[in-house]
Parts: sequence; structure tokens; C-alpha cells
Amino acid sequence: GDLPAGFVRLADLAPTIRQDMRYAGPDNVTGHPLAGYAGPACILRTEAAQALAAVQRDLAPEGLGLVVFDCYRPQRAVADLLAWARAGDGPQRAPDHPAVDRRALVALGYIAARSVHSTGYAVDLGLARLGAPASPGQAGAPCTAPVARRGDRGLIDFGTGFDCFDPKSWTAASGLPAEAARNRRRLVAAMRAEGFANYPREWWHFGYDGHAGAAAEDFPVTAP
Ligand SMILES: C[C@@H](N)C(=O)N[C@H](C)C(=O)O
Ligand SMILES: [Zn+2]
Repeated sequence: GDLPAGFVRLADLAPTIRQDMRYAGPDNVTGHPLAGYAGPACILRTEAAQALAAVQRDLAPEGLGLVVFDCYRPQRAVADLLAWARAGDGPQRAPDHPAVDRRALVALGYIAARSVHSTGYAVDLGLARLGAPASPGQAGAPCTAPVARRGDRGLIDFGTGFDCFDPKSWTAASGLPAEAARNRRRLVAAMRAEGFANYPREWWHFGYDGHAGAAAEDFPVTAP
């Protein structure tokens, strides 16, 4: 194939998993496509992709399916995110981090300086009802606003949006609507059952067990 050994395109193993690859375009926290994304595609280590395909199969009887936002992330894209977070100019607060300063995002653990995503063993994702349309977000609404105001992006409610860098996105945050808290537990349990561990500061971020020591890569993300 066109990928390094050990990597696969998720679409080849699990074509029913919806892909909404936010870093390949401007619809992400930085407002620009990240370096290293030449096309929108979810690329993962083979074992991690197989495990995600299993999660998708496990969820289907409940009428739910996965929506992935980011998978393998080239090292140059991590550098791009870091440069955005650390830049001295520009606003400190924005709808995707209404209560946390941009320049604190790395220190607070919302953006990793060395990301497991670059090994192909981490994935950012949520859940949607199967067949639900991907509805747009409401521009300008804080990502911590109730779902009716911020827009659901076609997902079931998780209490905040994807890449909403805020304590409300901590997986066990208190004060969430009961349904959002339930949906987070449901996602974590479905992922846990197939070998993925959640990152407690981001309900959407999961690492595949056994990734320790895997090499970080920098090949570009390309659509097939
Ligand atoms: C930036 C966000 N989507 C994410 O993946 N955060 C973790 C901590 C990471 O950068 O690896
Ligand atoms: Zn992540």
C-alpha cells in the first residue's frame, strides 16, 4: 500500500465509521488545516483500527456508530498545534476555550507536546445515531454551551464539543446534563471493551493499550 508497514486506512477495515477529519480543514481550534494533512483520512496502526472496527460492530445493535475526528497525526501537525498554542500574538480566549487561555493549553494537558496520535495508537471520536445527518455547528457559540445553543454536529450529546478545551470536557466533570454524563460513560465503556483507555481530561481522546514505546511518525496524511 501507500502507507508505512503497520498502518492502515480505517475506511478499508471499517467503512461504516463516519470520518469528520477536523485537522484536514479549517474547522478546528486553530482555524487552519494543520501541516501534514494533505487530505481527510483516518489512518491508524492496524491493531487499533481492527479494535475500532470491533467497537463499531459492538455498538450497531444499539443504533449507534463512531464518528472519528483525528487518528494518526504527523509530528509536523503536532508542531503546528504547539506553535498555534504558544504564539505570542492573537486572542487568548475563543469559543473552543472560553475559560482557558490559549497559552495555557499545553501546560494544562489539552494539547500534548509529544502526542500518542503520532504513533497511530490514539484516536479522537464521539458517537452518533446511525444514519444521523452531520449538522453544522453554530459559529461563535462557546463549546461549553448547552447542545441546543452550540449545535450537536450530528453527535449525541457529550456535554461539550470535540476539542473543547475546558474543565467541562474532563470525562468525569460534574454538573453535566444526566444524558451527557451517561453518553460519556457509554463511550468509555464501549472503547474499554476493545482495548482503548480514555484520557481523563478529554472525553473524546483514547489510546490503544500497549502503545508504549511505539515510534512517532511524520509521513503526511493523504486521501487514497
Ligand atoms: C488536541 C487534542 N485533540 C488531543 O489529541 N489532545 C491530546 C492530549 C494530544 O494532543 O495528544
Ligand atoms: Zn486526541
